[in-house]
Amino acid sequence: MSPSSSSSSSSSSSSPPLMQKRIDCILTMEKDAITVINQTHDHQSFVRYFTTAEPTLKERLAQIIPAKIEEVKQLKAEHGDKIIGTCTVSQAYGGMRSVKSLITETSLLDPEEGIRFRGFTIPECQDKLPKAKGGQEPLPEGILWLLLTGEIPSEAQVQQLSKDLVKRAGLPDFVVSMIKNFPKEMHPMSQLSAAVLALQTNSKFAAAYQEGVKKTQYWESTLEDTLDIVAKLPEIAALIYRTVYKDGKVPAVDANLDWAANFNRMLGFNSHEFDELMRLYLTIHTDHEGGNVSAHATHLVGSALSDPYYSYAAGMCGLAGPLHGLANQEVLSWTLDLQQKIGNKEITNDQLADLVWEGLNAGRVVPGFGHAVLRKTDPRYTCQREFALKHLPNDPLFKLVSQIYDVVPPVLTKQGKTKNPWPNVDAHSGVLLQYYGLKEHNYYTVLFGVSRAIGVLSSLVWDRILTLPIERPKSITTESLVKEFKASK
Ligand SMILES: CC(=O)SCCNC(=O)CCNC(=O)[C@H](O)C(C)(C)COP(=O)(O)OP(=O)(O)OC[C@H]1O[C@@H](n2cnc3c(N)ncnc32)[C@H](O)[C@@H]1OP(=O)(O)O
Ligand SMILES: O=C([O-])CC(=O)C(=O)O
Repeated sequence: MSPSSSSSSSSSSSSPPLMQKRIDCILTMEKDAITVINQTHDHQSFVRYFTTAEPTLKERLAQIIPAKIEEVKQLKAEHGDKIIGTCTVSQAYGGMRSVKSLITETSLLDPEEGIRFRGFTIPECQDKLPKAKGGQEPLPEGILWLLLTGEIPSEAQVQQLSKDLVKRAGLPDFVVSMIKNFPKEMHPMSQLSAAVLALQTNSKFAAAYQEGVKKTQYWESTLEDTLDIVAKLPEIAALIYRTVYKDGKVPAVDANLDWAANFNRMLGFNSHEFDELMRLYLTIHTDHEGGNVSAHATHLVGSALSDPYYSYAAGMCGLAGPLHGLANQEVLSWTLDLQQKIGNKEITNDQLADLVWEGLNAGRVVPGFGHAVLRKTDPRYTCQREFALKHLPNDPLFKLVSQIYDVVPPVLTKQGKTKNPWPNVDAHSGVLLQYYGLKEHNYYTVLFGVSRAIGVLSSLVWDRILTLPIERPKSITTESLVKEFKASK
């Protein structure tokens, strides 16, 4: 709590209880101030703390961290030897599905209910997170704050964070010319990862590490890198888009716009309705607990104390796979292909099912369906469907996507292989982007990647706060397993 809000007691009486209250309040403020100085090593923060109503993101984190570190210390001391998961031979060969072995603070996935960001479902986030003026969808800056602190931010905190991101925007010339000189046929995801790696020269964590900063302070420069990367990503992503598909020009960041609206202007779109979609899109794609490929890759590379630029670029290489983030590109190609086969006529569900079977019988997966954890329709699919029902109910491609939703789950169930026949997030994003004129599907995973930065890097900040060690699970050979089981017969 800030001092201005904590010291608002009446001045009329000076009875002992009130006096005691004031003394307690001053003592609390003093304690908070010492925490702020100890954690941020920044006397500016101390001055700001006593002169403004809202702590910055870094200051709020500094206040939260000591209790969380204490909680983890106590948990390890009291329950360090308890078993939270096992791993069978099948799980070791089967992609470690459902083996509980990672700590990720930012979100938790339930197979039936879907994702909760720091305990909040998607509808709760849509309800509680601050919105743009006149808007109804959450601002992604809000979820960045939520994932980092575990707290729903106030409007003022989000505005302050938005302004901070604007200040951090801007790319070095060599990164701009590098992107402009990439061959046009280089996949946008390769361009994104390469551009982020080039920016690594800016890493504040790498510089601090070289200077010998203490382990307990690693999180500060990791947070700085996180905010820098999040601030610079819209321009990187927009420059890739404008160079590959348009005129190569990107306007400067506008200090009066939020992060998502700025991104849209840079991409070349100027529609308030599309801004709303972008805010929702960039919020819901941020995080999906720690075991998905992009989050796990970021965490793994970060565990070697590779800086956030290296770690996030590694995550993006994973997101670029067709079984993970690239599925959203695949979905749109597949849906447009179906639309072309169908032509202008109406098609029955049975006829559509026959077309789905054609792909399955040729050994292909139905993109956008199935999930490694989820066993119900992904709530990220549902909220995008609700957006479509509200804003584009009569769009022909949306109608086809809706018909696919009716047809594919029974087909996959009949095929009997997939554990989850329901759609995931990727089954719906492309149709919305098409509607607002962003038609280049090869580019779609870059949008996913811009959003995912918020989740995986917030998580990396917590890896450093908790001083998690290098990740190094034990691997075994088939030969060693065969020997082991022979011996135990
Ligand atoms: C943001 C995201 O990453 S969401 C996921 C995006 N990816 C996709 O949409 C691609 C299509 N879906 C899939 O390939 C899978 O469902 C995955 C990769 C998401 C999950 O994989 P798994 O956990 O291994 O799924 P599951 O245990 O259900 O797989 C069992 C079998 O069903 C198959 N299967 C799963 N989903 C599908 C699908 N959509 N279409 C056809 N077959 C499928 C698997 O290929 C596997 O077949 P196999 O035994 O011949 O190897
Ligand atoms: O959770 C997963 O494995 C994949 C996914 O949906 C995501 O990363 O968003």
